Amino acid sequence: MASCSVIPSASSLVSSSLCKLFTSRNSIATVGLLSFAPKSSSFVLLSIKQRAYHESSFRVRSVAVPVEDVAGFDDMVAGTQRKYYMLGGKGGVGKTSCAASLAVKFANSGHPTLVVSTDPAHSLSDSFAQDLTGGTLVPVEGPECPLFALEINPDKAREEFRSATQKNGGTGVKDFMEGMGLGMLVEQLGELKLGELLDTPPPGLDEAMAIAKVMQFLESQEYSMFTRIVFDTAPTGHTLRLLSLPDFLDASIGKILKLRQKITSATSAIKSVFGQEQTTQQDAADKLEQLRERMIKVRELFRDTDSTEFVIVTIPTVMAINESSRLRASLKKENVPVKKLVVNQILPPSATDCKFCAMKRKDQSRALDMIQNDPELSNLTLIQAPLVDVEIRGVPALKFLGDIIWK
Ligand SMILES: Nc1ncnc2c1ncn2[C@@H]1O[C@H](COP(=O)(O)OP(=O)(O)OP(=O)(O)O)[C@@H](O)[C@H]1O
Repeated sequence: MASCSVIPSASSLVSSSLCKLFTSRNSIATVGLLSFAPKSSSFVLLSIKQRAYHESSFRVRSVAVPVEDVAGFDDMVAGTQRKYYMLGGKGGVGKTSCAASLAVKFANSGHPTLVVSTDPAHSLSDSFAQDLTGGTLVPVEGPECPLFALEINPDKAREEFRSATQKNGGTGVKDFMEGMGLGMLVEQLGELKLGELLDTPPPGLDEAMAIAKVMQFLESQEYSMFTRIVFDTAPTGHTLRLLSLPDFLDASIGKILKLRQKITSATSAIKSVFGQEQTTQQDAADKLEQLRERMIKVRELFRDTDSTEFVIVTIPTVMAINESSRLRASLKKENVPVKKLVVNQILPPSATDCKFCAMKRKDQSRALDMIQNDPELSNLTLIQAPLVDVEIRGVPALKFLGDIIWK
C-alpha cells in the first residue's frame, strides 16, 4: 500500500528540521496528524492526540523540504533604518503565518519588531497562541529581541471616521455639510459622491485608517525602537481598494476643504458673530484635513521603495496564482514595490506516493509552471514553503517555519 508522504515516517525525520516547542511541566500538547485513507479517497484527521508531558519540551514532526530559492533575508535584515514589510494575498493562503514567522525571524536576528494585523478578521492571536487583542501593543513572549504585536480594530477606525464627518451623531451629507458651514451647497455637490463617502465609508477605509494609526504610533518617541514593521494585511480585494482609496479621499476631502476655505474667507465677518459654531466647524475641517494627510502618508508608505516591500503570498493552485498575478499587476500600476512571491503549502517530495498525493503534486507542479510563464510573477524571487503536518501556532513553530521560508 502506498504510504502518504504528508506523514513522514520516523526515519525520514531530519534532526535539523525538528522544532522544539517548549511547554511547561505537565502541560498538555495537542498534535494533529493528517493521514490518508485510500479506500475512502479522502483525507481524514487520523488522530488528535493529547499527550501529557513530564519533560520540559517535545518535538513536532515535520517534513524536510529542500528549499532551493533564497528569500534574500540577508538584505531584509541588513541595516538599522526602519523597514516595512507588507504581506498580502488571497484569503487563507498563509499570510498571517508567513507574516508572524517573518516577525519572529527579525526579532531573533536582533531587530526590535512590531507585527501588525490590519485584516478585519484578525488571526495574529491564533497564530502566536497569545491574546493580542485590545488595539494596543502587546509583547510577544519568546523571541530574543523585543517583538510586539498589534491587532488594529477596524470598527474603531470606522467609528473615528464617522465622528470626524458626522456632527452630533447626525447622519447624511446634509448634516455634515451644515457642520462644515456649507449647508447651502449640498445640492450642487452631487458629483463629489459625498453621500457614499460619508454615509457608507468606502471599502478599504478601515484598512487605510488602521495603517495610518500604526504610523501615528510609530511617530512617537516611545515606539522609535522598532526597526522592522511587518503588516499582515487583509485579503487581496481589501488591498486593492486600499491602494486606490487615498486618491479618492484626497480628491474628495481636498475639494470640500477648498470650498470651505473660499466660503469662510468670503463670509468671515459674518461668521465671527457665531463664535462657537465656527469653532465646531473648524474642528470638523481640522479632522478631515488630518484624515487627508494620514491617507497621503499611507499612500507614500506603500510606494516608498527605500523602506517598504510588499510580499505576495500564494498557494500552488490556479485560482490563487491568477489572483496573485492580478494583485501584482495592480501593485505595479500603483508603483508599490514587490520583489518576492511566497508559494506556501507545497507538498513535500516523496519517494513513495499515494494516489491522492501524486495527483495533488502534479496539480501543484502545473500551478508552479504557471508562475514561470506568468508575465507578472515570473520575474519575482520565488520562495517555496512546504505544507507541514501540524498547524503552525506559537513562537517555536513560527520560528521553525520562518527558518524554512526566510533564508
Ligand atoms: N506551510 C503551512 N503548512 C501547514 N499549515 C499551514 C501552512 N501555512 C499556513 N498554514 C495553516 O493554514 C491556515 C491558514 O493560515 P493563515 O491564517 O496564516 O492564512 P491567512 O492567509 O492569513 O488567512 P486569512 O486570509 O483568513 O487571514 C492556518 O491554520 C495555518 O496554520
